[in-house]
Amino acid sequence: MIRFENVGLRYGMGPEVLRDLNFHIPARSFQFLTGPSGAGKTTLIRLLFLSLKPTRGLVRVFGRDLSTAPKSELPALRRRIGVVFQDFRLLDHLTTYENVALPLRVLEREESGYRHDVVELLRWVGLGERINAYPPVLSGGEKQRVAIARALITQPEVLLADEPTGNVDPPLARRLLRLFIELNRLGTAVVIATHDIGLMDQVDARRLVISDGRLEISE
Ligand SMILES: Nc1ncnc2c1ncn2[C@@H]1O[C@H](COP(=O)(O)OP(=O)(O)OP(=O)(O)O)[C@@H](O)[C@H]1O
Repeated sequence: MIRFENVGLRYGMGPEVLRDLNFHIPARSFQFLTGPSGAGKTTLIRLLFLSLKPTRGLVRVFGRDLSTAPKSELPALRRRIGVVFQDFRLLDHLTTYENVALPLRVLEREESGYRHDVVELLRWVGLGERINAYPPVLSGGEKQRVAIARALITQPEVLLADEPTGNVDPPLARRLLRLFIELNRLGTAVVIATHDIGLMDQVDARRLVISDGRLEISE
């Protein structure tokens, strides 16, 4: 579904942060992306979300070669990928419900067609009671789940999550992990960036390990 061949990335004139990346994210797969702090996990998530362009190599997304795809095609490709950023990026002046519904509003969908789905999804992530709350009054774990729900509302084929358990206590981390596993069981490919070994040990999943800018895969 997403394939990298000999991909390298540098910021500006800096050194190559990532080099010679060769891997594939298959449909319906589940993997962790790991490595020490500063190794390049967030950078790789941004490459996978098409918000960064590689400085060399080939990225193919849903069969399209990014280097030849016109810029106008990027939003449609990106819509097939859900992402949960480390800092959530919620809008403080919108309620939980409105934050999650935002991607659908952007697509100009009718609210009557999606209201039920948004409420159902909020219940699924355990926020049924927080539908009308605003982000500033939510806990870190609640914000995390709003961000997850917003990433999922458009039913993406791939979900990328950057340190999704970084701000939550171990029981909630386990609960979020169960949510990702359930999502994967329903057919979504999942990529979780984390350096939490305890979290990774709970699932028998492929690990993409970045170290010294290169990626090793342990099955
Ligand atoms: N916008 C940027 N401009 C220049 N250098 C950057 C930029 N973003 C990241 N870097 C550098 O790229 C390298 C990888 O950073 P990245 O944030 O991808 O690592 P990470 O593995 O996600 O780290 P952490 O686990 O601490 O979040 C670091 O050396 C960082 O300083």
